Amino acid sequence: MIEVNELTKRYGRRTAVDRLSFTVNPGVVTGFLGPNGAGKSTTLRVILGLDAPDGGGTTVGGVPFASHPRGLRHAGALLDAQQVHGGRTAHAHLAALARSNGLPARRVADVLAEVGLAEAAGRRIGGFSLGMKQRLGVATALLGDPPVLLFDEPFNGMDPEGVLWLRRLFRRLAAEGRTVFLSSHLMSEMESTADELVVIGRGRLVAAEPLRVFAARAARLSVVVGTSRAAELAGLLAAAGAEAVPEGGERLVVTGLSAERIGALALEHRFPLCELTTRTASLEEAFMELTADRVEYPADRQASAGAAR
Ligand SMILES: Nc1ncnc2c1ncn2[C@@H]1O[C@H](COP(=O)(O)OP(=O)(O)OP(=O)(O)O)[C@@H](O)[C@H]1O
Repeated sequence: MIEVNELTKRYGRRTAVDRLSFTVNPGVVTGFLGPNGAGKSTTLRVILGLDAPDGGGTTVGGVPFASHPRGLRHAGALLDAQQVHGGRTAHAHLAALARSNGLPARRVADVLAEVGLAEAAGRRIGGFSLGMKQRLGVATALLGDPPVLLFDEPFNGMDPEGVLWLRRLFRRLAAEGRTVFLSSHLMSEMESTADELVVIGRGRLVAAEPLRVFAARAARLSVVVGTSRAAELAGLLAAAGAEAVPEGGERLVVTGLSAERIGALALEHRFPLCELTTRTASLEEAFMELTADRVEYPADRQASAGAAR
């Protein structure tokens, strides 16, 4: 189990992680989601003892990871797949790690086969594609056969076949009873992978719950209404208690009233309708909405800052 308790981490005056608390349990895949700069990598680095917290703390299996005597046998991680010595072969890289962590040399061939790099074992890492480097990073994480695994943006640079392979691997690792924690800034990557979600924005916790609970909350319905008299209809619907937001010139996106009720109101007041569609928010939309005020560099703020210049 991974526990993060009131964790705070600052870089100069910037607070990267702000009194963050959550738990990651074994036996399930937990997704760690947040927009760019939310503090995911910082949190993972502190969990792994690579960065010291300014407040609070983290434990892996009940003890701070840095003081754990089992090292790679206790927790394996993929943080930055590019951070490898390009001049070494994949085999030499893993063999050196196995030696320094007191792991049996045969683990090297095992994990290379596991990640599909057996044939590339003798090639220099410098010539690897990003996807191959990610696979090597996964092999490194698996080297000590650890009960706890952390992956920072593991789908980066993966082709569709690689994404599918990774998904299956994560699910299998969790089914074996391990703790599997993976970060991403894309909900779509988590949809078919994670059981649990920890969502953060600007270093703070936004949600920690099963993905299906998050999905149920996301299923808030809106109704798309098409009419040539959009502004007038918006007024009527607002008076009836709905929120009607214009979308293009002749469409409204309405929340707070059912399609049936909107249709009845339009008929009663003789509004011509050319569309009346119920729309379910996608998980990606729900995630963006939930973290909208927690995005560090939102596109619209950038655009208006550019326009002001
Ligand atoms: N070594 C550092 N020095 C200064 N600031 C840092 C450092 N590392 C991270 N930060 C800042 O801390 C905040 C959180 O960054 P972090 O990399 O943890 O976010 P993230 O959620 O992993 O983002 P991304 O999805 O873009 O990787 C950002 O504002 C970042 O600029």
